[in-house]
Amino acid sequence: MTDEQEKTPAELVRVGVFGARGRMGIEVCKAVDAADDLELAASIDQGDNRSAVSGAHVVVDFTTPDVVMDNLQWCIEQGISAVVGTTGFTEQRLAQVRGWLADKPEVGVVIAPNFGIGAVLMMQFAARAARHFESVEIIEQHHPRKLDAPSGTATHTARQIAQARAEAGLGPSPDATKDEVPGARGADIDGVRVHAVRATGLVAHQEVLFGGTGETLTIRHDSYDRVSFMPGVLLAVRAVRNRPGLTVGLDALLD
Ligand SMILES: NC(=O)c1ccc[n+]([C@@H]2O[C@H](COP(=O)([O-])OP(=O)(O)OC[C@H]3O[C@@H](n4cnc5c(N)ncnc54)[C@H](O)[C@@H]3O)[C@@H](O)[C@H]2O)c1
Ligand SMILES: O=C(O)C1=N[C@H](C(=O)O)CCC1
Repeated sequence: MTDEQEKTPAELVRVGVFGARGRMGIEVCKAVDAADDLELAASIDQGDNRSAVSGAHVVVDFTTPDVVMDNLQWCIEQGISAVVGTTGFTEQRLAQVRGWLADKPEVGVVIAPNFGIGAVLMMQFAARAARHFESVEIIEQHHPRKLDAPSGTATHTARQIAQARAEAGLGPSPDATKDEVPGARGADIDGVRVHAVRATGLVAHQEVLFGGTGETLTIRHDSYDRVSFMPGVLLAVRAVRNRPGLTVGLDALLD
């Protein structure tokens, strides 16, 4: 018997995809199909019966903020681990997910506002820089079919920056604006201004602009193609069953 014959074939991870006919879902189905260790168990979109994924080990959800919570509750109840890229996760929603998981301690859920490895690093670098600069603003740019603004990535980045500034004892960024056309100064996320641009030709881009005396620092990330999110999605798919409970962001998986 050769070495090859002696090896027990590793179990394929069966993956279900929610939002399978969407921009991200199509890429996820292709990426799962192309991976030797994964099997596309079911692809579900609006109107399909989601019980087709009952035999899956992991569900990947790229749907919309208004349906994702119902999908996630269903997966957890079925004992299926989930990788979620859909945006719209507030602290309240995350607490709700933790509550559902408390009854199913074997189930893992990874929720990440951005699966791009470069985007994760951009957020980490921005959080690291935050304590050193008086001023900070975020400019996110996306395709015009995006439903939410600001982006999940920008909201997550702003929260991390706000936390780092608070820990460093920094107050609000200086701003003398007295007379403002509504919206001109962007959205206020935990005290950080976020500007959302939508234009044809864009995919997903973000700049974090820091200002200090006599200098600025710009940290920028660009996703030019949705394939950029796939290494992060597959990383989470492979890891999620070994991470019971809720993991927010990809940081812990990259480390
Ligand atoms: N985390 C990340 O890295 C990342 C990257 C890109 C997009 N996103 C987010 O992912 C989400 C999807 O983005 P998109 O560009 O693919 O959007 P999209 O509109 O192209 O796709 C969403 C899909 O979900 C389907 N859908 C709606 N309700 C459903 C239901 N109940 N069950 C199953 N499918 C349902 C829609 O029919 C559609 O095909 C958005 O929230 C977006 O912000 C996250
Ligand atoms: O295309 C989208 O929609 C994206 N959404 C995420 C966000 O809101 O941050 C990630 C980038 C792409």
